[in-house]
Amino acid sequence: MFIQLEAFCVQPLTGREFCAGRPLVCTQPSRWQLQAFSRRQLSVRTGSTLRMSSAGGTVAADIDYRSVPDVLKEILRRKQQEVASLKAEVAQAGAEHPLQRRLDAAAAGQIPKSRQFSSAIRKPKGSISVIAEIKRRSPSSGLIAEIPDVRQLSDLYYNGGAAAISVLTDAAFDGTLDDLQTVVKHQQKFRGRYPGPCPVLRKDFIIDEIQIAEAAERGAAAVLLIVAAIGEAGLRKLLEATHRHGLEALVEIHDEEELEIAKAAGAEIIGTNARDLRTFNVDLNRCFELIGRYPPNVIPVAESGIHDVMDAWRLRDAGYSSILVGEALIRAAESSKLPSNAYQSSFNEAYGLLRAFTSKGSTKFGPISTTRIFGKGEGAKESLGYLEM
Ligand SMILES: O=P(O)(O)OC[C@@H](O)[C@@H](O)c1c[nH]c2ccccc12
Repeated sequence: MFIQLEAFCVQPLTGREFCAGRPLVCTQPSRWQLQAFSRRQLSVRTGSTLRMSSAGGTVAADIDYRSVPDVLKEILRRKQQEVASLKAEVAQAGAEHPLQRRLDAAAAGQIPKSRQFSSAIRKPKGSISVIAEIKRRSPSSGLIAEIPDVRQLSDLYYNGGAAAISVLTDAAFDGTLDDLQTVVKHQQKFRGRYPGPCPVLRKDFIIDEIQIAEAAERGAAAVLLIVAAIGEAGLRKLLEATHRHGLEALVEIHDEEELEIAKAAGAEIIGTNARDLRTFNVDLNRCFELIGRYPPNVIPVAESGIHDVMDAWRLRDAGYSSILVGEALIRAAESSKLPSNAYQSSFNEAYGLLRAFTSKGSTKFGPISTTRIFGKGEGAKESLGYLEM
């Protein structure tokens, strides 16, 4: 049996950014994506109601939470195989392999530490920087955009005022290390300008030093270390390795316990991920709850589920120094089809969104004009795709 999923707008939506959320555009949601819809309280965010109907009747959102897969576990299993084959390849090539040379140089303490990433994203209270992400696909959203040329998007991010660029290099997100290297190289054209090239973050599931060597080899300035994936001992080890390789780490946490682990390990940049990587549910409130527990010397970053300018300003007012945004920017960039070189242009909605995120607006008065407005009428209906039962 197929169930059709629809979202009904019960209030007019005022701007495209307010309906850029995944539920309105996702096709063929799986069972656990549905769970994400209901948890994220679509109705609160957009004034829409999630309804499921089949053959005219309404079906209750009856979701079996036990069938929700642990997405992170699945990814980590694959990651272990990838790392094992990379290590075998390096071992076979011996001391001449570029990664082996890098590992040796790091072990000998020959690599100076760069502060590029932290200097770019650190902001005084009252301002916020954006780490703009290049993300083609995600396990929860499916395909977001093909992004045939990451160079154009990285130009757009630089021109829009992004402080840094995050590049997903994992296969589940259709990302590669070549993407990362291309962005690093292409950003070099901004050398000598103010600000200089955006430093690049390798966004992946790092479980071994060799992946840090790989990131450094391709020109990354920072790597993501996920506490939920590597635990306390793993974090200490990999944080040290990151510094040995001259890089910085964005340490990702999701709850109080993980924050304590990050603090104890001496993390300098800590990101609260509003998305639970085990289930992919997004709850931005996590960021507001945890900011009070950050130590004063750490750079606080809010990650995931940031869709509009009000999210950004509220996070800024709560004390975040930086926000990491992927899907909302990609969708905005892709939706601007005109003019033909829209990626270069300030007509691009992603450009407007980026500028608005970092502008000095106030949550009290709200945005006056951020990007071009695409109004949606009251009672508009969007299809969410079909679910096979
Ligand atoms: O696309 P969003 O909702 O703006 O989220 C971006 C980023 O936070 C997300 O891609 C992310 C955060 N932590 C991760 C760890 C692995 C893969 C992806 C992620």
